Amino acid sequence: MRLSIIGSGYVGTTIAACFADLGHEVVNIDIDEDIVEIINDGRAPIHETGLDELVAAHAGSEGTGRLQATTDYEAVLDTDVTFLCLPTPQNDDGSIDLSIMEAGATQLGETLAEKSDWHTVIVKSTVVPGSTEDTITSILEAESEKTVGEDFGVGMNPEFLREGTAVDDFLAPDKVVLGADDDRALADAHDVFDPLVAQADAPVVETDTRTAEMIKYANNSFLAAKISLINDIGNVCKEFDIDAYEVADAIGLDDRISEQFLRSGVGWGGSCFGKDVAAIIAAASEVGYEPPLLNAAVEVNDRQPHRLVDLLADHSTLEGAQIAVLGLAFKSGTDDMRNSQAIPVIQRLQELGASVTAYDPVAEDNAKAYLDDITYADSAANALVDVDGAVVVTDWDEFAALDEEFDAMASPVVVDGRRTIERRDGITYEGLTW
Ligand SMILES: NC(=O)c1ccc[n+]([C@@H]2O[C@H](COP(=O)([O-])OP(=O)(O)OC[C@H]3O[C@@H](n4cnc5c(N)ncnc54)[C@H](O)[C@@H]3O)[C@@H](O)[C@H]2O)c1
Ligand SMILES: O=c1ccn([C@@H]2O[C@H](COP(=O)(O)OP(=O)(O)O[C@H]3O[C@H](CO)[C@@H](O)[C@H](O)[C@H]3O)[C@@H](O)[C@H]2O)c(=O)[nH]1
Repeated sequence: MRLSIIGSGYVGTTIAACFADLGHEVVNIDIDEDIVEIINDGRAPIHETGLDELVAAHAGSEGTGRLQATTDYEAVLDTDVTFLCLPTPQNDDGSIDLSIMEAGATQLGETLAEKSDWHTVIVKSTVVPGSTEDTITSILEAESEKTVGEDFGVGMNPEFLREGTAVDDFLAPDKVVLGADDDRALADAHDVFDPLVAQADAPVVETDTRTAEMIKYANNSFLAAKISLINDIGNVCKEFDIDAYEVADAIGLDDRISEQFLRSGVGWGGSCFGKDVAAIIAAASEVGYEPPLLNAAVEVNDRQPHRLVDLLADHSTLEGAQIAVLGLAFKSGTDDMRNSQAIPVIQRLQELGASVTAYDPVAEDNAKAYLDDITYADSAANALVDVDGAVVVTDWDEFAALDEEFDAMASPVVVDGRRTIERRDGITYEGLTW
């Protein structure tokens, strides 16, 4: 099929390259000329394992030609299906900010006015229930002067990929959710996903657009709440001097609980969990329901960075101290700093009078936009030299190999927020939940 994909960030570029690899003709549309140029040069505009190779295989002079990029929405006219992969950030009150989706839908609708045959639009972005029907479809109808269900179809297909493993996650999904309110849109969605579903042997969930939207929020809320629950339990374990990881290993053997997402510590960050949980809380409260468990999941998560710093303060005077922060990215395998727990950890350390030396293997450049007045080290070993304490915020493998590097610390106190460091003689070691 011929696909146009509007928005070429983490999701848009990943799915474009993967769909091209599955045999579709794909064009990425983005307002950012640099991104367009990079893709047309056969490179990936973001850091994702395996993505450079896939883009090179299908775009640029050496590629199959099945993947192209442009800033021109007119490219939609030569395609059958359009995916909207635009950002859905949060407003100050936590509610979803649909303005970028509205701008994209307006441009798309204006373009569709020129299309003479049927077209299907699929919302891939995470949007609160009702947005596809009430906001996106209304704009498309108004701008194109066409009628949904007669001239064009609309579907909703939430995405569950994780950053760092985006390509593998997209190509081997646990499920494919196809939401649509009319049969032709659903049939088009099936035609797009058939090669993936056949290759991955993935279950397909067919539903309406509002339910598809809610499935995405339920998925992320459940995972975020699961981490907060194990963090809450982990904090209890710490008070009882019990190892929360031993407890998690045991409860994870129960299939109803599962071993995944039971790593307790400094909490969740990233571009999705925070904004999505906030958006569904705000959407629920707008219709008269305050979800207590979701609010608690956020509260537990907000407390973990302070607990980490408090634990360090139990061993070291922070006023005037130099503290090493190992890891800045919101998780290992990415340079993404959005909502990283490193930000509140560092801000709290600074509030308490400490100076910070930070090290991250890939996130330093991005960190500079979020953090002020910190010194960056070029290795974990150098970050540890002469410091009065260290905290681990990101679970990078290379931190697990640290050993005699701790001997260079002025005062060898290490507080681990990710269960990454090996306990060893000669250091005072505290795990956040063990
Ligand atoms: N990042 C993830 O891991 C992930 C996973 C699942 C779902 N999602 C959801 O997918 C959506 C997109 O997220 P993302 O992380 O890919 O965003 P992103 O910020 O990485 O990329 C968005 C792209 O859209 C472009 N853009 C902005 N306005 C535009 C316009 N009017 N026309 C064309 N292009 C425009 C930007 O230049 C950017 O390249 C969000 O709703 C997000 O919640 C993200
Ligand atoms: O046991 C765990 C697992 C994760 N985390 C933290 O949780 C955050 C999110 O991790 P992860 O889910 O791996 O990364 P994301 O790329 O943010 O992916 C989530 O958000 C995406 C965007 O919506 C969804 O598509 C994915 O399904 C969902 O896992 C990170 O800070 C992790 O360190 C923990 O603290 N403990």
